[in-house]
Amino acid sequence: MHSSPSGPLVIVGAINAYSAMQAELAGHQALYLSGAGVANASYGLPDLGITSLNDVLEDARRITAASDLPLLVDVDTGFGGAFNIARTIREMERAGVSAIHIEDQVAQKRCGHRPHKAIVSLDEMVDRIKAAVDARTDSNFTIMARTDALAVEGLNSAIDRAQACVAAGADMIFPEAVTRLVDYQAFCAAVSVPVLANITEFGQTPLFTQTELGAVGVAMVLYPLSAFRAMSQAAERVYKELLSDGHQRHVLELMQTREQLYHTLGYHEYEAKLDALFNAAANPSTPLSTTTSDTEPPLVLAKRGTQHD
Ligand SMILES: C[C@](O)(C(=O)O)[C@H](CC(=O)O)C(=O)O
Ligand SMILES: [Mg+2]
Repeated sequence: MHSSPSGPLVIVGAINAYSAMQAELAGHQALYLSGAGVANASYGLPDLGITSLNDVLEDARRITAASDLPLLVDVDTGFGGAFNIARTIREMERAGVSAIHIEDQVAQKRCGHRPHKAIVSLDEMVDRIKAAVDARTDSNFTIMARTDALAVEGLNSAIDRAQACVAAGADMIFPEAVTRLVDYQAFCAAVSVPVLANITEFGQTPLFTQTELGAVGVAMVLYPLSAFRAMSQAAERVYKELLSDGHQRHVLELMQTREQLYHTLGYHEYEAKLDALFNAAANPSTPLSTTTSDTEPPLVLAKRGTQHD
């Protein structure tokens, strides 16, 4: 993942495969799988370190199968000790993920924008980074260190941690819950690697613009749950109004049309392919045809166990 010369790289959360396709179609260049998003949307759970590696992997695989854009995945605290972290890295590589971020909260983690966070020692965080870097087999796979220390121990401690993580091999730094542009500037000046700003809504960080963040040296701006929050709000209105109004006429403007859906999915291309297959099968001169009469279904599309002899 690289920042563009025109400003910070924008990384957008994709809650599922379809959202990833929508983001790609809108012109985005990098995707994010949010740990909170996996917990909330896929499991109906809060972002408190309840989900497992496999839960996150399953969603990651669905997204990498649907879009070729680089995917940054939130692996929380790495899902265990050094060997678990190594396994996390290898599995993420295998799933076609481009980058992960791993944080210095205790395993019993919280959302980065909530009070009462606790962090592990600097040494333990450095060990997490070393384990991740050591496990990497693809040199292009990016390991981003996230520190939650700012809210817990203050700026100096957070910068110390960022520098220690870079020394241990982290490729990028994610300072969490930053409240001032000057603090982003301090992080960017203190480390030689790209710094990410997490501009999540309704949290501790003001909604700084990409221009403001770029001006203080931020290389990447993350919107982890923006689309998910909008989808959720729209869904809530639809669910309520179907009961209160007895119809959906007033919420149609919140909905994507069938045509927009099909455009995003490439539905018509799939259908054309299917038509071509059937047409080819109906024509005995084509190699696809294995049927004995025009009325029988082609063998290639027949259900298992229903094939004709
Ligand atoms: C980035 C984050 O880790 C996530 O899981 O998406 C969350 C986002 C949020 O809760 O708004 C975090 O900042 O902790
Ligand atoms: Mg998270």
